[in-house]
Amino acid sequence: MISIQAVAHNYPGGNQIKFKDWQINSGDQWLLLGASGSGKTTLLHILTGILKPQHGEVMLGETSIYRLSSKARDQFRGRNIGIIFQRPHLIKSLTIAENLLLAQSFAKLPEDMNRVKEVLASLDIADKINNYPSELSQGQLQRVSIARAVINKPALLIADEPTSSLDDKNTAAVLQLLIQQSEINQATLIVATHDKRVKDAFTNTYELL
Ligand SMILES: Nc1ncnc2c1ncn2[C@@H]1O[C@H](COP(=O)(O)OP(=O)(O)OP(=O)(O)O)[C@@H](O)[C@H]1O
Repeated sequence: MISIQAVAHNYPGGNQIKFKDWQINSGDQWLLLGASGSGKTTLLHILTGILKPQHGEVMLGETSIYRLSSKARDQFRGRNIGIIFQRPHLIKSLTIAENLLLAQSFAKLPEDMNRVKEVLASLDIADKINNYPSELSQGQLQRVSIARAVINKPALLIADEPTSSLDDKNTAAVLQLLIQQSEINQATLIVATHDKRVKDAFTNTYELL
């Protein structure tokens, strides 16, 4: 279970952003919906241990993440949270396999080539294992970023605006992939977006006003 309680944040010189309490059961799939500027990125940073809010408590399972030291929190994130950013952010000089192995070693987990192969196969890009990022299409790169997010079997999978630059057909395909990957890896899924087209794919919605 993941929860935020009485969380509020102030950027220097800005107004306070208050977040209503949220409880997420393991394995749930949630949409985090809000207009531009409503605080989605801020809340994702709070949930992933990147931004300590001035007020409130954030629990991931049994762990109150802001009670950890920042070093322990970085390691906790690497092992427990997979993040899919709007752009893939892969290392260009490394192959797809090497990028994924690096995500394992960042989390201080042993490198496991079988797991790399398994994840790439589940995303239907097994044949790209020894290619460099520049040799892949945008859709394939997005699959690699999903692969990197799930490689360490995180308890929580978060996608930040994964569909905003996609047409309707690709939007549906990416959502289906995220939902499928959260199920295969038994991860809780949060998809943050302002894209109302995706609303029907989710039964749970947390809306920022
Ligand atoms: N580093 C910062 N310093 C000061 N104010 C900030 C900072 N980051 C965000 N804000 C402000 O906090 C509010 C919420 O921003 P946030 O980026 O969380 O919104 P968002 O919902 O993710 O928006 P978008 O969909 O446009 O990315 C906005 O009013 C923004 O101007």
